Amino acid sequence: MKMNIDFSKIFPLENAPLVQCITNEITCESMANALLYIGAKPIMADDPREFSQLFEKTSALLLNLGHLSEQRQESLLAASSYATRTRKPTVVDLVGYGVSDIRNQIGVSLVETHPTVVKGNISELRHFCGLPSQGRGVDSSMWDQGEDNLNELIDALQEIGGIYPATTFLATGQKDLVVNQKQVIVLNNGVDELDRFTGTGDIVGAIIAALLGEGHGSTEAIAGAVSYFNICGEKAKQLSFGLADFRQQTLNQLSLQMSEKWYEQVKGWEK
Ligand SMILES: Nc1ncnc2c1ncn2[C@@H]1O[C@H](COP(=O)(O)OP(=O)(O)O)[C@@H](O)[C@H]1O
Ligand SMILES: Cc1ncsc1CCOP(=O)(O)O
Ligand SMILES: [Mg+2]
Repeated sequence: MKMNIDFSKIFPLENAPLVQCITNEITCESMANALLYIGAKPIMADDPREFSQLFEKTSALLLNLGHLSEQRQESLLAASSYATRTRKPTVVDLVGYGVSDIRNQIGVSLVETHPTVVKGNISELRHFCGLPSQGRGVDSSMWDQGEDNLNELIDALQEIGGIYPATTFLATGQKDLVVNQKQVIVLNNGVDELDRFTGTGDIVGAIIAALLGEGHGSTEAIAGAVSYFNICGEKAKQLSFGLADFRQQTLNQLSLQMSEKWYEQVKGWEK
């Protein structure tokens, strides 16, 4: 079935949404700049002492599990409870879920606050759903992405959707799964090279938060962010030579594609 989403309305951002990111040091700068490239505003702030004032100013919150420490755990959990109290649109990125018990415990604590969006790559979300997963660290495995495995994950996410009715789940990979209690959407843009530089999933999480902060619904924000980012990658592949060049070009396209008819290239369907 055709997706009931008007992708031509995703961009431009009219309100320069301010996105607070509590995230990892590895991709932090890429995320901040990616937000600026699409017309949003980033603030990477994780000191709970400023949350009461900061939350009055922000449009959305991104919580990224990537690089853990006791202090980061405190920041993530404090921000998560502020977001609940202030009903702040929130994206939780389960980076590396499955790697360790402590990471899993923190991830579950964040999901249990019923955030707007919970994302991860297919291997991370298979771990989260208790399914066998071949993920390596923070990277997905193609072994987890066959048709049967995708359908198995969709079923598991729909079941979990019953426990978290306010949350929409995104599992990214060669195909991307968007699942909540009411809908299952499969997205199919992008190129393999998007799995070959660090931060692609993190950047998608930041863009989703920006689109939520702009006022888009969760399904529109997710499908819009994933499709837009992946179409930037498709264009970058045509213009680049080598992975470092491809990374640069993908980021570059974030500011360019929105003035093109990118939305005519969106591939996906509602199951
Ligand atoms: N093989 C692929 N083909 C097309 N798009 C891909 C592929 N792998 C990843 N992507 C895209 O790259 C982005 C990051 O996905 P992924 O690599 O699964 O996340 P992470 O970086 O968190 O592991 C998503 O938008 C996803 O659709
Ligand atoms: C390499 C690495 N290690 C901890 S976080 C991180 C970046 C993960 O980024 P992404 O989830 O977008 O691949
Ligand atoms: Mg990731």
